[in-house]
Amino acid sequence: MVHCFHLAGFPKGLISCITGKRSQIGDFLIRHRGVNCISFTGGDTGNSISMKACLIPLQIELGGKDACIVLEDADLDLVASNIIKGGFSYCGRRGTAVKVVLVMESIADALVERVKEKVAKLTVGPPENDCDITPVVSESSANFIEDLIIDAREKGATLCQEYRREGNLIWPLLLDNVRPDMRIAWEEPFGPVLSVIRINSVEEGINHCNASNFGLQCCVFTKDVNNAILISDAMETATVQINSAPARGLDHFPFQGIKDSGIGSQGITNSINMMTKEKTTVINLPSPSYTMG
Ligand SMILES: NC(=O)C1=CN([C@@H]2O[C@H](COP(=O)(O)OP(=O)(O)OC[C@H]3O[C@@H](n4cnc5c(N)ncnc54)[C@H](OP(=O)(O)O)[C@@H]3O)[C@@H](O)[C@H]2O)C=CC1
Ligand SMILES: O=C(O)[C@H](O)COP(=O)(O)O
Repeated sequence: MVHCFHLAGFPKGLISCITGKRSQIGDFLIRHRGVNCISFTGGDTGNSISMKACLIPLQIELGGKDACIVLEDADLDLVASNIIKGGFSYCGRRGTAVKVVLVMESIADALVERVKEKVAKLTVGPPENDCDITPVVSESSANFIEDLIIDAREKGATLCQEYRREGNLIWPLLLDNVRPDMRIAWEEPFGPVLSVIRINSVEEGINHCNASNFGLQCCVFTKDVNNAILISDAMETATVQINSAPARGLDHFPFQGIKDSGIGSQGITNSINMMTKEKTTVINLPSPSYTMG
């Protein structure tokens, strides 16, 4: 990454990349007096960083439980493609991944069938084989995902595929008939597991999203753009995508989370502003040169 900056003409020594554990360098750096600004991406570790950083300007992008609200007039082929892209690309390990689908009951069967057909085509295996679904990052992450699946299964969720795991490799799984009493309705698996909650009104979908402690992004699928804007206004997420999966987007777009999803905003302008401190010089002339009053 640093090499790319050098190729782009940045002087050597201006940008450094240091890797290491939180206990070795992370906590040292965020408390160091020479640090003027912190930008962090991660999960709920952001809370402790925020407390340790004290008065250092902070921009953090944290977890999300991005919802996909599907209304009766939606184009179901478009929705199914976006659910696959949004829920399973990078193995579901994106802050902005679709993590719960809230679909109107009357079209839920048709949508679930379309998504199941696409899930069956995802390739599973090692990254060297360029598979769609690859092992999650650690055993603890795989165990966490498995716990969410077991909890949902015990409470009555429908597993649309057979649950399969080998080491840290978890096969893609769609969980239908998820209900609010299941952990997976609220927690982010950060893996290839996607929940479907069937709803009977738009309000039910909006209320579920707004009850989440996260507020990163969500998406709404409908052909009625007026309705989409009304729903967008009601959503307590920092970004709402209409008829497309959540995504960071182009870099001149603002990118941010509210509630437990972050502080501040990224994007070219916002990042430059955040990393810039204003300085004021006031010249006091021997005689006042302005009109009083
Ligand atoms: N909003 C967004 O744009 C995005 C959000 N995410 C979110 O990130 C989470 C998953 O990512 P993951 O990396 O596993 O997140 P974690 O919060 O689990 O990991 C955080 C990482 O940050 C390190 N860390 C913790 N404290 C410090 C510190 N003081 N200084 C420097 N590094 C520190 C940790 O190091 P150590 O291992 O040594 O403890 C660890 O490697 C999910 O919740 C996901 O939604 C992911 C991508 C984008
Ligand atoms: O991992 C993430 O969520 C990224 O920060 C957002 O980027 P993406 O939506 O372009 O993947």
